[in-house]
Amino acid sequence: MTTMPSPLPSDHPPVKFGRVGVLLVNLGTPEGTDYWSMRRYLSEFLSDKRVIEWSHLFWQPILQLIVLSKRPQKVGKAYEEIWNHEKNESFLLTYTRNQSDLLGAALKDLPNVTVDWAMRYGKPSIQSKMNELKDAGCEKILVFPLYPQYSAPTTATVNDEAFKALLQMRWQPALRTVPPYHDDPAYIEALANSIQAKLATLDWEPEVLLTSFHGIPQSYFKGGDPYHCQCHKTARLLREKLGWSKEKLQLTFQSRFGPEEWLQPYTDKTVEELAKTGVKKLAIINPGFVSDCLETLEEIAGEAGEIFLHNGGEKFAHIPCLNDTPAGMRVLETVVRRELQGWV
Ligand SMILES: C=CC1=C(C)c2cc3[nH]c(cc4nc(cc5[nH]c(cc1n2)c(C)c5CCC(=O)O)C(CCC(=O)O)=C4C)c(C)c3C=C
Ligand SMILES: [Fe+2]
Ligand SMILES: [Fe+2]
Repeated sequence: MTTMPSPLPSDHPPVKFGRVGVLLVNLGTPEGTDYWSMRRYLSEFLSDKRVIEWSHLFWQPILQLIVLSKRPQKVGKAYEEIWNHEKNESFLLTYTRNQSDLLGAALKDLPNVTVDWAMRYGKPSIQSKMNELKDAGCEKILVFPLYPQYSAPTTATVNDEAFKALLQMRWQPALRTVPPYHDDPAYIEALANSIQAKLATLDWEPEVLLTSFHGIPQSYFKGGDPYHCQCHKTARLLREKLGWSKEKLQLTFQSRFGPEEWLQPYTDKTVEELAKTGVKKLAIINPGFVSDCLETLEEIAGEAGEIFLHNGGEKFAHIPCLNDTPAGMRVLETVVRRELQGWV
């Protein structure tokens, strides 16, 4: 960082300036798989009005008294199965930290840039990292919500929180947010290559590949959230890149929560139907997740695979997320270099 040329007047507060921060932000993580860690995490997550849009007056009693009495145990057990026991943390945290370290190393030619990471729910918080970057002399901060497709419950809530952090600051940094990159050629190419690489390790070819995206309630889509369209565009571009038919590469939505209707077709129902109608070989990829997490490892690699095999399917493969692989890092680096233009 640069410091003010000395001598500063003796009564002048110390000043650090001249740096640019890049803050990668993913969804969040519980600190452990026990009841109270899970409860704290789910309570923060599900109290976010960008996630559950019902009025607090109606929702909080249901959340605190009903949902959070049982769900923490159930979800804690699921987390336990996919926990990174070596580091005693979730894989989402492991991958996000690695992505930050690797991106920092990849941007070594930009010595004024500092890369760091935060979580929207749990720790480290966006506010704490925004303060750290500012204290380290970052006058400009690029916030990167780690979601290729924009949605209000993910991208917007990260951006809200980053701008909220500025409320506390006398000398605010300039803030930029990374736009969705659902149709970026580098992203589509990395996905296509990851599919081809995984298929090359199998001694069978899938009849169908599902691109399974996290769902959102239909009402959010009808209210103007562009997420549905961006998922469809990613799937179309991937299909075109691979030269596959609409029957071979299909799009579904997973991880329904609550009583509302969510975006369709649902992944679990589609997997069951495919197996029952005679599809024997199935693969699933999760293009909307930058890193593997509960929703990909447990719900898809675990549960969806079981549904397929129990209903007559014979071969199942889950294609991992891009995570901290060189191909995944190339995507993040491409997006960050583009969005830093004019600042470095
Ligand atoms: C109404 C509730 C939810 C909406 C809307 C929602 C949107 C949404 N979520 C992701 C990405 C992730 N979600 C994850 C877990 C998760 N999601 C919800 C609810 C909603 N998500 C819950 C309750 C949970 C926790 C698990 C559970 O209780 O079932 C995760 C995994 C986090 C991890 O630590 O592994 C991710 C990632 C997207 C992309 C999205 C909208 C597009
Ligand atoms: Fe979710
Ligand atoms: Fe659409």
